[in-house]
Amino acid sequence: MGDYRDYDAIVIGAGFAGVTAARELRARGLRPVILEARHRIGGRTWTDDFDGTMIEYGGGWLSPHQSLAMQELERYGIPLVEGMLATPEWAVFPTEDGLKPFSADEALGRLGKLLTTIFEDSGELFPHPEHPMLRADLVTEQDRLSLRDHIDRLNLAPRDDAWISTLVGGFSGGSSRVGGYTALAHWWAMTGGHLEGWITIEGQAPRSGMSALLQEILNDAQARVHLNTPVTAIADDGRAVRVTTATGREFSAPVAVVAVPTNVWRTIDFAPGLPEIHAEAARQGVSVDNSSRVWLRVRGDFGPVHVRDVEGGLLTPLFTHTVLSDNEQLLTGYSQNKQLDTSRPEQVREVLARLLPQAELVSYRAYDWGRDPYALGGWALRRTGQLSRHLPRIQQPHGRITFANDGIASGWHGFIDGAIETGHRAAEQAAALAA
Ligand SMILES: Cc1cc2nc3c(=O)[nH]c(=O)nc-3n(C[C@H](O)[C@H](O)[C@H](O)COP(=O)(O)OP(=O)(O)OC[C@H]3O[C@@H](n4cnc5c(N)ncnc54)[C@H](O)[C@@H]3O)c2cc1C
Repeated sequence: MGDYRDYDAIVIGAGFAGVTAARELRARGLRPVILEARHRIGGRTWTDDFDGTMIEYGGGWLSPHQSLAMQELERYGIPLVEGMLATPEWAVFPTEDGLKPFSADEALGRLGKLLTTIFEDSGELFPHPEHPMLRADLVTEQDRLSLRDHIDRLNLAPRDDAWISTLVGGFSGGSSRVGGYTALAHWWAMTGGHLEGWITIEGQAPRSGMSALLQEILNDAQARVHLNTPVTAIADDGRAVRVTTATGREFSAPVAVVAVPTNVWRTIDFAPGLPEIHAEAARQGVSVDNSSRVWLRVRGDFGPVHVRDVEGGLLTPLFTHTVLSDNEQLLTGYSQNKQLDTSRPEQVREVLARLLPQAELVSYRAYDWGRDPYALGGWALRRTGQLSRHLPRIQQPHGRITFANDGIASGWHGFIDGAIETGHRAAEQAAALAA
């Protein structure tokens, strides 16, 4: 049995969902202990330093439309800094004849119009987006469509189709065939159903970085955190939950909050086994399978840029984060294509040369979430059919176990705000079970 009896709730996972759950358990009079697989807290958020510049390998932006995250910033007196992304002066976008330069106004303006067009029904589907199944009748029908299916029915001109596909394909794991149409339509509704809101998803961040915000929440949880403690099995005998770690150590408490990503549930041995819907989500995956975040310090005589390769490209989008000096920039990019191996500098150099031949690579940093066994993917993005099949059942406790992660959020599914939402819910459920 556990060595420490100074806890009465076990939280598994120290990302935003788990740490919020721990703080909220403490607020309800329970004493949480946190078991975290990695050597650090934060999960899919990770603030680091790259040659003196603060970078985020995972979740880095917060929007004023994300009310739970905003409450956290307010609570801890952390300002949200706007304009953290350099404004692009030009763009590189795919055409019938390969990648071509455009003015930023032309390319990004067109993309904005296309987004507005493809999501114009989202207000009807999600009149109160924090309750995504309110119009279950409409949502269930539209949930049969992938993003690709939805774009196909709009009969866009080939270039428009290519541009919007690369954008939504990027959010949906590299292919617009994976993500459900309702998933991005819901994001659109959460930002107020207009482009101005959507744009706020990127470019604003807590001044001190995401890890510092999480640390504030953790301080309030007053929880002991066991790092380097991967959980391998969770057994619930109806009276207590027994949690076993990779080294065979056991922790036992009246309740447990499982705050690891949905994609990771399949690596843990649950007894009794997960309910059907949870098992299905774990099998299918909810987070995008492959997701690397890349930071490139480059040299070259060009202004801030926004680059989009074709859908499924090796590094798309790629854009200027900071102009460091007259001829140096810090670019940041995302990849959902597992063919990109960021541990191979020559491949990174080749990809950059194709996208932006005028840029000379000085150095880079990257993190591949798809290859990380404790993430098994990037942000959550519901696949076709998952919203209507899984919500709200996937949010329910399983015996004395409750669940929290960004993939099961009602509101900001796939975002830090969503992780916080589920941390609140899981703590409330766990406290009720422990009473
Ligand atoms: C590249 C990238 C960019 C993103 N950009 C944004 C953004 O700009 N804004 C935004 O809001 N969101 C963004 N996100 C999404 C955001 O990072 C996530 O939604 C959020 O961090 C999820 O929090 P979580 O607590 O649900 O899961 P996680 O952060 O994954 O936390 C789960 C924790 O469980 C631990 N764990 C896993 N398995 C075990 C185990 N067996 N035993 C013990 N512990 C275990 C993990 O180590 C981890 O610490 C991004 C994500 C990625 C990958």
